[in-house]
Amino acid sequence: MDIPQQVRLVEVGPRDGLQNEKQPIEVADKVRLVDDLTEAGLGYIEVGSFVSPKWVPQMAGSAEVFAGIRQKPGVTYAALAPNLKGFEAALESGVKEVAVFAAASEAFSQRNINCSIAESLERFVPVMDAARQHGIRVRGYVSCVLGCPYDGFIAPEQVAGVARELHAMGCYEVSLGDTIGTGTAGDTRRLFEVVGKDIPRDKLAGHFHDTYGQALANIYASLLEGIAVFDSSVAGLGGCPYAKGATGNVASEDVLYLLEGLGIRTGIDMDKLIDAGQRICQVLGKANGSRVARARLAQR
Ligand SMILES: CC(C)(COP(=O)([O-])OP(=O)([O-])OC[C@H]1O[C@@H](n2cnc3c(N)ncnc32)[C@H](O)[C@@H]1OP(=O)([O-])[O-])[C@@H](O)C(=O)NCCC(=O)NCCSC(=O)C[C@@](C)(O)CC(=O)[O-]
Repeated sequence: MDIPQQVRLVEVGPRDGLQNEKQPIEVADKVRLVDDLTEAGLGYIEVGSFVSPKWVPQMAGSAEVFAGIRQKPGVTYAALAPNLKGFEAALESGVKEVAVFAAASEAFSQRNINCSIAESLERFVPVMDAARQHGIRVRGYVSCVLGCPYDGFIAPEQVAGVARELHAMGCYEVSLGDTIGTGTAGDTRRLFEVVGKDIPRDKLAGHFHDTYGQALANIYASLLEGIAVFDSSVAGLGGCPYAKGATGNVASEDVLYLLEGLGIRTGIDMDKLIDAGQRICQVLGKANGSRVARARLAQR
């Protein structure tokens, strides 16, 4: 299979990247991050989450963030919504696209959203109905597709079952998440071979955490399987509150460098992306998790 020449990046830094930060982050800093990412040319930015503030306190200000950002026409600004309550809050904030999130592992589903996989899928049905009514597009996530922090090995067929349900209920795209970053390129190819039997590959996305340093290899393996949408996080921000030791998502700058090396154009400005990542790292007092950003910053 030829490598896709059109690749879309879904920037999850403001949501997946920040959700696990323990220190308070000012709404103004979150707004600035989203605006900087818009300025860098990202076409899709996951801005926040309408989840329970008791479960993920850092996302509590998502409505304020939506109210503060400058939305550029043609750019998608999305949010997570785990249930109808979250969907309604997103709608009130003017959100035009939401994402529901399930898991391929029962234990992770319980820890993350306090219900079984089957219950979570039932919970999404009214969200999908309401979304249809309001003309809101819904993306689906499946977590733990290449391993679970509690259940260990997850069979690709199990992932395929959950992904199929999300696709059948109307998710226009299903993002497969290697939440704990243990997957290898071989695992990734097998995963997409299996899931790709049920769902067209242009309806699938890859979401790789870089805990074991395999994310870029897994993205390349996904490209070889015809996958053309990848979630990434500026400066490699992130971690998952329910997956101990999980590091950030693959860094957007590093994915962009990989794609540019393959001759794939995305319209994203590398320098502006690096600036956006470096600025939020300074706010957080953290080292930049992008190898490309570190190298380029050292050369400046
Ligand atoms: C799903 C629930 C809400 C169930 O949580 P629950 O406690 O079972 O919910 P409940 O329906 O029993 O309600 C309990 C309380 O929460 C409130 N509540 C209920 N829903 C909402 C809502 N939407 N927004 C705000 N508040 C809400 C509700 O109103 C009530 O308030 P009280 O009466 O006690 O004051 C909870 O478990 C939750 O919010 N979980 C979110 C976990 C999360 O955000 N995890 C991170 C995102 S997933 C991820 O990072 C993985 C991904 C996507 O990146 C891919 C990958 O890498 O794998």
